[in-house]
Amino acid sequence: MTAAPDRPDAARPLCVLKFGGSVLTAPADYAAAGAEAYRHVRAGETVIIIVSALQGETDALFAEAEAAGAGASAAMTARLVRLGEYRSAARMGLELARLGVRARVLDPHEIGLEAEGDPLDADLVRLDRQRLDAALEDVEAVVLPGFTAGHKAHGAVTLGRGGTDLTAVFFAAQAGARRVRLIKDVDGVYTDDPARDPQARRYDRLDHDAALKASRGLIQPKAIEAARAAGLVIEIAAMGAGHATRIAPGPAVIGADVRRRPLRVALLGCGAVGSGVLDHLAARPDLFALNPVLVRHPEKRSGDARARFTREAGEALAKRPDIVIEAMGGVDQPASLLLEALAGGAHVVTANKAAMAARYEGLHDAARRAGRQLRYAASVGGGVVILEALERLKPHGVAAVEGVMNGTGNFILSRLRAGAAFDDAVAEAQALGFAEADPSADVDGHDAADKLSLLIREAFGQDVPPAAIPKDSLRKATPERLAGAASQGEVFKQIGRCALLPDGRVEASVQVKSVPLDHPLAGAVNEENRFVLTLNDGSVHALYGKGAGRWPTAASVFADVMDITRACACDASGRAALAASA
Ligand SMILES: NC(=O)C1=CN([C@@H]2O[C@H](COP(=O)(O)OP(=O)(O)OC[C@H]3O[C@@H](n4cnc5c(N)ncnc54)[C@H](O)[C@@H]3O)[C@@H](O)[C@H]2O)C=CC1
Ligand SMILES: N[C@@H](CC=O)C(=O)O
Repeated sequence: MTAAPDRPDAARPLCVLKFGGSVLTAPADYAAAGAEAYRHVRAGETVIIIVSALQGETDALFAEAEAAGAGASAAMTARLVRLGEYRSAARMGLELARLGVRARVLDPHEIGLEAEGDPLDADLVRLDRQRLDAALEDVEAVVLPGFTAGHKAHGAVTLGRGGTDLTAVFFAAQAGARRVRLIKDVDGVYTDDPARDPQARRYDRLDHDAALKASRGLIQPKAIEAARAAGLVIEIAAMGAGHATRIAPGPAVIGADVRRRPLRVALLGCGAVGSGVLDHLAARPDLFALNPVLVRHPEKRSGDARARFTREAGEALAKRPDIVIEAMGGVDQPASLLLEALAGGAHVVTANKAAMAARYEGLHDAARRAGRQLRYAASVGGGVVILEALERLKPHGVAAVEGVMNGTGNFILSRLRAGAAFDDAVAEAQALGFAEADPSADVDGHDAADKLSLLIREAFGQDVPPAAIPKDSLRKATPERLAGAASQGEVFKQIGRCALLPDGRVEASVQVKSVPLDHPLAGAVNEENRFVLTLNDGSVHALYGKGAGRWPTAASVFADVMDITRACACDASGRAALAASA
């Protein structure tokens, strides 16, 4: 979802995440693993994802090998039992594609990953760093099957039970990763198994020797030894958690108790975006208790077991929710519900650029007054982390922002280019969940103007309302004009642009115009968004990815929700307040 093609991707720190069978228990778990990976991508990291097989699959493969006479050949057994990891890597790759994270799935031989020793308990010895660097170059994530590697004599081997931990540590050491995080179904290493002993205490830190004793099957011992040899700190963490146990030299430190009640969440709207968010929320009953979800037609939801539904805003906002998520669309009603939510002490997450652009100051004032968070990452760029990038780059001084910032508009132009009729292209964008409830917002540039107005607020701190931004309609791209542009080697794009003028004013427009094929925005296809940020020092930063659609947008909304969740601690009254450290 992000990238800076003009900056070497090596400038993005590397993070290795390992998802084991304790968290990949069923196919639905890849969505949560994808959300976890997205969290690191959005923080500006490039992620190497190492996966285990789904829970139970390796056992089933060993049983299959046993039934087929495994004793006859350890090498043949290894070839069979590694297949669960290959399948899992492909599933993870599919999930990342759905989210719009630019990712590549690699087989071990593609990067020269080799092991030596016993075919069922081999040790990793080398990988081809140049090939790994090349594979990482233009993506935000690579996915690899853990537990297996190539072998000079046997062709392919496995690394012993729990060997995915070893793969993760080996990659972190070889690639110079900033962190290696082993994601487990517990939030760290405890003094005893917390499932058996509720009094067990979680370590914040313990050294490699203590980890070897305390981890009791939680971490593969070979992985701990490999980390020690490489001088690497391993983090053991749960999915979505902010805290972790760090395995690092030094005295053991027992951590604070972070077990807390689930946060009460109100979800307003359950259409294209809201339904994706509901999937994420419903998968974490340990973290979230859901109020009835606000929709227009609850009677049509009888088959949806994920939640109760209501048409009454009062019911949706009952019991003083800790977090209110708005995915309804519109301006007046969502804005007044969000003001009510903030005044009632809730943190707020919205995907609604129309309401944010129209009520920017009122909503921010209310959040400030209440001391609550107001987050809206998904409102511009869908899954593309443009607002986060602006926040990071703003201190350097922003000169201009230009972009294809309406996925529907770009999708329609792509379909028109392929010969579709205008109304058919609009209907297709609606069916795919890209378009606004009233698609003229996309067609006539209002949605892009809402986003531009928000970008101007964030980049220049100025109030340029959407109504003040001149906008072209996509209907300008007639078949004749499209054909004329194509004959000149150009392509039509809907481009939003804002720039700071020498007198301190901001100029802004949404134009539908043809650009040469080598223009930085020309390559955007279908619902893709692209942004080019120019800083005062002349440096140019590009971002691109899926700008509309259920899964990329829901991942962005959910990432905001998880950021708030991590920052929350329950105060004495049981309300979720921001922790002092947040
Ligand atoms: N669809 C997309 O790709 C993206 C959408 N967004 C924004 O997310 C928000 C939601 O968009 P979609 O999910 O596409 O819309 P949608 O039309 O698919 O869903 C809207 C949901 O809100 C409910 N709703 C709307 N008004 C209501 C009311 N007055 N009372 C009760 N329920 C009501 C509807 O029943 C429906 O469940 C909008 O603000 C949109 O601009 C942001 C980024 C991407
Ligand atoms: N309708 C919007 C949805 C995302 O913001 C678009 O197509 O870009």
